[in-house]
Amino acid sequence: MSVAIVGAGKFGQAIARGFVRAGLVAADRIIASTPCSEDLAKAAKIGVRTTFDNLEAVKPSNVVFLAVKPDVMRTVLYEIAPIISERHIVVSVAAGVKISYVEDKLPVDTRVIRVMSNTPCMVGEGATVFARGTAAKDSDSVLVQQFFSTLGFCVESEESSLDAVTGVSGSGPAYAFCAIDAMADGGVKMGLPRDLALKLAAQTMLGAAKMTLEPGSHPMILKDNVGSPGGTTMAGVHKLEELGFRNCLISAVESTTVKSVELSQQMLDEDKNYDEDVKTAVLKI
Ligand SMILES: NC(=O)C1=CN([C@@H]2O[C@H](COP(=O)(O)OP(=O)(O)OC[C@H]3O[C@@H](n4cnc5c(N)ncnc54)[C@H](O)[C@@H]3O)[C@@H](O)[C@H]2O)C=CC1
Ligand SMILES: O=C(O)[C@@H]1CCC=N1
Repeated sequence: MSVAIVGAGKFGQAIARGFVRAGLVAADRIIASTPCSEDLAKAAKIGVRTTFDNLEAVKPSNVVFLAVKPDVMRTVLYEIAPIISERHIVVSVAAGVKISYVEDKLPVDTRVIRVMSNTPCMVGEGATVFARGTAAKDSDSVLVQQFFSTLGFCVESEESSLDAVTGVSGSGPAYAFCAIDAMADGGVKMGLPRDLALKLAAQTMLGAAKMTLEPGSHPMILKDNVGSPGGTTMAGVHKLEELGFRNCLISAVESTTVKSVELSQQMLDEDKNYDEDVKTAVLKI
């Protein structure tokens, strides 16, 4: 198996590092491309092969991960389309880019899978949901499941769920990092050294997440178990409620989901305008 990662930025590097770390693909079987020399140097440190040329990455590969930002997706798809064949599986990890958008720009019957994952893949604790395109086979789905299962939790779903998945787990690590940082700030405000406060905040999140993932657990029962009658915890939980903590998180997931839907629509609209501009230009000739 040979893997191309087109767009070796933060997320492209995260999955490359994850695949190598998990021993799923040897580093020299991965070739990562980006026009950014800084990103290319970071990818090279993982041990993977690197190139500025997307075609050089795609040509020898059979699994092609597209990890570019949505705004360059069209350019990249048109660039690689002439060399995509039945031997390739194209896996897009871009937020807000619909499967049909990718399929439209590649040869008919290209096997496409759309993934929404997250950066904790780097440490084997990713959360990934994927949906298959119209020509993708069961074996493609099994392969993608295998790839992302080595990087954490992974499940197949319908494409319609992926905007909400982006809201919860795609962008979710950012909310968790903000929470950890804020808890550490609180600790420092109350007199703890910064490094200890940060370690305590992160370890607490990790422990709470692990307990929540135990079979049969529910976060609100676990929360009840922390609060002793008349004790400290409920004073803190009361403050969280007073300041709208839960409301805040629900709204954050909602805003991210809405943004993902908007992004998909914006891409389809831009595509339509682009097609009309091309038609007009052709008519002028
Ligand atoms: N960062 C994250 O936590 C997650 C990101 N994603 C998705 O991954 C994709 C990449 O996001 P990031 O890694 O955060 O962005 P990034 O900006 O760090 O990486 C994008 C990379 O693509 C490169 N690039 C730009 N034009 C290119 C071209 N024509 N051909 C090849 N490479 C090109 C950039 O130079 C950069 O190296 C996005 O579509 C995003 O929605 C999905 C889930 C999580
Ligand atoms: O912010 C973004 O658009 C990407 C998608 C999910 C996480 N990062």
